[in-house]
Amino acid sequence: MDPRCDVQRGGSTGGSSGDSSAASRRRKVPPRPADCKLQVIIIGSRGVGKTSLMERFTDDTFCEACKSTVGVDFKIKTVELRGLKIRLQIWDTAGQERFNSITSAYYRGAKGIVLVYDITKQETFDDLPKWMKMIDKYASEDAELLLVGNKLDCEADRVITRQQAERFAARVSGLRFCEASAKDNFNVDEIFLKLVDDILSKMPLEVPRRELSNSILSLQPEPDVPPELPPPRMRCC
Ligand SMILES: Nc1nc2c(ncn2[C@@H]2O[C@H](COP(=O)(O)OP(=O)(O)OP(=O)(O)O)[C@@H](O)[C@H]2O)c(=O)[nH]1
Repeated sequence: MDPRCDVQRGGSTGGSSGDSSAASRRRKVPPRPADCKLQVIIIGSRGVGKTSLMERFTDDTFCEACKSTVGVDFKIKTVELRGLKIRLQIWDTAGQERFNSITSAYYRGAKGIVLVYDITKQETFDDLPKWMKMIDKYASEDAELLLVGNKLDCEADRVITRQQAERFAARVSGLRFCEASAKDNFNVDEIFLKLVDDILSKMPLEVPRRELSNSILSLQPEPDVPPELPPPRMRCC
């Protein structure tokens, strides 16, 4: 069994009474509310690894035999960038065409779109113009776009060269490109954080513009707090 399928969670409850009272004191500190909420959507053909990328980013897990997504699913992760605490909602869509009428409804609210293909499957790359049409039709014009060639760990089975994908991306205004591996956890945080950073850079925020590498303060799992948070302090979403 792949040990990476195990979810590692801290917080053992087996400590002494002194430890548990210290833990309960720690729990009473309310988490700082999010400044901003952002939605990002992941699209692409069936089996390219959309769910795997989302789960690697949000839970640091990888499943060798995931079930195909039905309709849409989502996960939330709080990240800190540019001095802001951002509640990132990631929508994972089904790649099967029969769900397009459901998934297309989620494009409009997305500030960022991750379009994924599988570097080992020609048809998933050939499908990209079809996904671009979906973006043109349903997404907001100012949504940030990122093309991701996933399964980089399968280099021996690669059929789409990096240059081919770069050429495709160069033809679409504003489409950035990178390769990643959900399995090996390569470039996964970078995908989402770069996208969020690009989104923030376009927003009229009164925060200093800093380089991405200097502005990642921390990555945190979503805290166990009720979803209703005080209104954001910044007018960013
Ligand atoms: N080798 C390798 N396999 C991967 C990677 N990412 C995903 N997979 C595998 O590819 C298969 C499909 O992954 P999913 O994440 O379910 O793909 P999806 O795009 O969400 O699929 P749909 O929900 O059907 O659209 C699974 O067997 C994953 O284990 C990767 O980076 N490398």
